[in-house]
Amino acid sequence: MTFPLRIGTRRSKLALAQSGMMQRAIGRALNVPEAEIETAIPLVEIVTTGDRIQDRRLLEVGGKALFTKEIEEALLAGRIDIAIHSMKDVPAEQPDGLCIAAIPEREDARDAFISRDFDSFDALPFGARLGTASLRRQAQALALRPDLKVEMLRGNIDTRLRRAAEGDFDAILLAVSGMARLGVTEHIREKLSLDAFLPAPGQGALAIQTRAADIDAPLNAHWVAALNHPETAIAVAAERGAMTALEGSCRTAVGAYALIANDALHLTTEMLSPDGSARWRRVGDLAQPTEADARALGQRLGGEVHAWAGDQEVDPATLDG
Ligand SMILES: NCc1[nH]cc(CCC(=O)O)c1CC(=O)O
Repeated sequence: MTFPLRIGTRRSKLALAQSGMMQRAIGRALNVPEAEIETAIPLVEIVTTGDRIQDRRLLEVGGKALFTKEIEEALLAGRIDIAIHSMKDVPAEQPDGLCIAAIPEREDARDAFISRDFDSFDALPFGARLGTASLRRQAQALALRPDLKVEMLRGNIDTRLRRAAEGDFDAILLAVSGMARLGVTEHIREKLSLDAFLPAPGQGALAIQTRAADIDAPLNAHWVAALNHPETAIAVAAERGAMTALEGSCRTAVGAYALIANDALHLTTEMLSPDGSARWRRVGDLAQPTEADARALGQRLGGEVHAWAGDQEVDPATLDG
């Protein structure tokens, strides 16, 4: 592979921010002068099916893959060379011919509490209205506060922030990482604990996807080595191992978070009933893990949670708060 290295990106502000960050990082790794970045590593905008659908029927028509399908087709057809995704939105399996070449260092993995009127989650009054489209956030919030009224909130981050500012909800929850990449962290009232709001698998991490056949080309090997963050890649492997075993989807409330401290991997994974009244959680550790070890630990713990919790998938028709 040679220049130009074309980066395919969705058109949302978040996708453009993430792709722009990675465009600059790849440019630095390859010593591309600032003035030449736009021609050497251009951004190519691609509209995905997921971007066109803004209502809850999204859940019924195909979930996560809707945001990646057209981009993956462009990679396979050779119209682009690189794609940047939120790891959280990447399905468990890569299509034939594609791979995740690098996983850069993770941003803050926590969820953020956003509210016009209240300082913290604990300060919400009885029966307060909480906006979220995430079954995981719904279940985790209800586990702490069964009195809350959870209501569907879709749309991009700006839309959600505007609706919170207008008082359509007493509070909303968003990933800290997405807000940080958009430069809107001033709206965060509280960063929620990793324990109470165990994040979605891969939350806060990015995935850099390429054609598998091109990964060892010298130009690629260079930026891949510079951008891949092994600790993040190992933690994400554990979380996604758990996700696979839990058959996690947007119809199940599933969380997984791993970190490496003192050369050991610590993984927590859980499933909740949609109303938060039941919670099945497992934790595990592994010294000096490889990515394969981490994935295996995730699969084992996720499998235990799955066997214990049973099938918690909800009918999307009922997923309305
Ligand atoms: N499901 C939507 C989505 N996909 C990725 C992010 C940003 C967070 C991330 O990079 O993990 C968000 C928004 C959110 O959850 O608030």
